[in-house]
Amino acid sequence: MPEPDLEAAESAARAFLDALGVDLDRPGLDRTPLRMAKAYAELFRPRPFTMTTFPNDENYDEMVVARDIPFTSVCEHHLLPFSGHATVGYLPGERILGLSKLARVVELFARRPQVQERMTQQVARWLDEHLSPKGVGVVLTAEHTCMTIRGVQAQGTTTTTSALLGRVRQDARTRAEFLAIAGR
Ligand SMILES: Nc1nc2c(ncn2[C@@H]2O[C@H](COP(=O)(O)OP(=O)(O)OP(=O)(O)O)[C@@H](O)[C@H]2O)c(=O)[nH]1
Ligand SMILES: [Zn+2]
Repeated sequence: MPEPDLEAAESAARAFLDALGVDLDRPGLDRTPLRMAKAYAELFRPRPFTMTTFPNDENYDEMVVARDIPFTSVCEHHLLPFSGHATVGYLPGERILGLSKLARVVELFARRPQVQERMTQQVARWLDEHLSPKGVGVVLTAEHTCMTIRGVQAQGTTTTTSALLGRVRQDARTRAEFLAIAGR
């Protein structure tokens, strides 16, 4: 991923706010275009991480589930934040994953202009490709500020999406177990 050009982003933010009639000469706002550039750069940049796996020596064959991983993403239509919680689980095959990596993968796909459905599938597919587990389950629940603070202003609405792969999708018992843990 290329380094963000903060100088160009700052002058674009300045022009954008100016076009909207925001008085940038007012004390307190003089550094706002740069802050805005940095804030979006942060929202579009996941922290790098290493993918750490361990052999599944104990042949652990039940689901591993991390619940309520908080995340903030940005809707690709309005560039307004949507945030909520992810529950991510997998049924191990030959390897198990360092637990923190489940939260890191959520961040990897949150920090970009997104739609919630795609993000849900990307997290599930990434785990499937990098870990070759017997199954994967991902449930996201989020509040989209583009539909709560503007537009339809449906305050308090949350949206839930899910992606189930392998045995978590096909095997009724595993699927029910995962969805029960995910609170659905
Ligand atoms: N499916 C999906 N839609 C999203 C997501 N985030 C935002 N949206 C929707 O994207 C749509 C964009 O619709 P448009 O009609 O082009 O935009 P708009 O005129 O600002 O629409 P309103 O929000 O209804 O005022 C809206 O319905 C948003 O609620 C998401 O993660 N998934
Ligand atoms: Zn939106």
